[in-house]
Amino acid sequence: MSTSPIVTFDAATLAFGSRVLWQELNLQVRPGEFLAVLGPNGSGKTSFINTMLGTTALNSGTVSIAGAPVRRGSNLVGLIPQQRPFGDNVPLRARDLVALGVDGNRPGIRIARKAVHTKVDQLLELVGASAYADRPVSDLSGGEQQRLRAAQALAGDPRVLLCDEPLLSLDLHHQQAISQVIHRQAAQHGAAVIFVTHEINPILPYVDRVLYLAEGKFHLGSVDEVMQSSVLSRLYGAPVEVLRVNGRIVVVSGDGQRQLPPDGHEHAEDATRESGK
Ligand SMILES: Nc1ncnc2c1ncn2[C@@H]1O[C@H](COP(=O)(O)OP(=O)(O)OP(=O)(O)O)[C@@H](O)[C@H]1O
Repeated sequence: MSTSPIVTFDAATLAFGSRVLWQELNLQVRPGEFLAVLGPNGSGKTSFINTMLGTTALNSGTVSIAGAPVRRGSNLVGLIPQQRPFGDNVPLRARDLVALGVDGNRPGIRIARKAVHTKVDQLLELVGASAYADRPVSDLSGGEQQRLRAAQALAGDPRVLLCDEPLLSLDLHHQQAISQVIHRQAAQHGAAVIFVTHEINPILPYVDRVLYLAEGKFHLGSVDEVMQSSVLSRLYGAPVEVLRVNGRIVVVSGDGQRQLPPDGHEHAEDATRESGK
């Protein structure tokens, strides 16, 4: 496996108007590496992903994929997007959505129908979606739809897999299953995984490094280096306590009264997990 970085940020700064999301970020992500990106709402996690998709431009510095400047539509990059329910007017079955990932984004290359069918079946099985392969996507729950998005992103066998809160609306069992599938992509295919999440515990066994964004600052390092009371309190500019309980990371407010997600903030959407569309 090559040890050259597949993703390189060099002195990268992103701001919207006077609001700086991060500055002078130097980051190299290597093939097979699993990078978790944490931070409160609005800290710039999706924007960070967008810079690697070529849809958001840096204010200064550079980002490159496989040594070349980022460009839109690169088939080196796969995306599991942040969840938005499919509307009733999406006339696709679950398997059609996954098939788009297999042959839908390669202009000029048509893969034989049978080969597409076989690959789609494999992907559906991988993410635990075989049981609803022929149902319309608009009839599926948020968690079921999310598993299809994972299958679609994996279909192109990307070298960089960008995951924008892929565990949202999944129950615990499927959080673990999807995390494992994504990790396998890194371990077996040498893909770099960049995984935005508010839930670090399901991916703790797989994470190599954490990039934590908050208040226009960042901290990059191993889980043990970043998930510390002193580091998070400094990033937030307020007391935050990080505890380890039975191998899980628990973040509590400085007064010790409230448990927070690992990004230190509460989220209304946490209550909607696998609650349906
Ligand atoms: N194109 C844009 N123009 C102006 N401001 C933007 C733009 N895109 C994002 N922002 C702002 O930048 C900040 C970071 O947004 P972003 O979506 O990256 O945050 P996030 O960390 O992914 O948040 P969440 O956890 O809520 O998904 C937000 O305040 C957002 O309003």
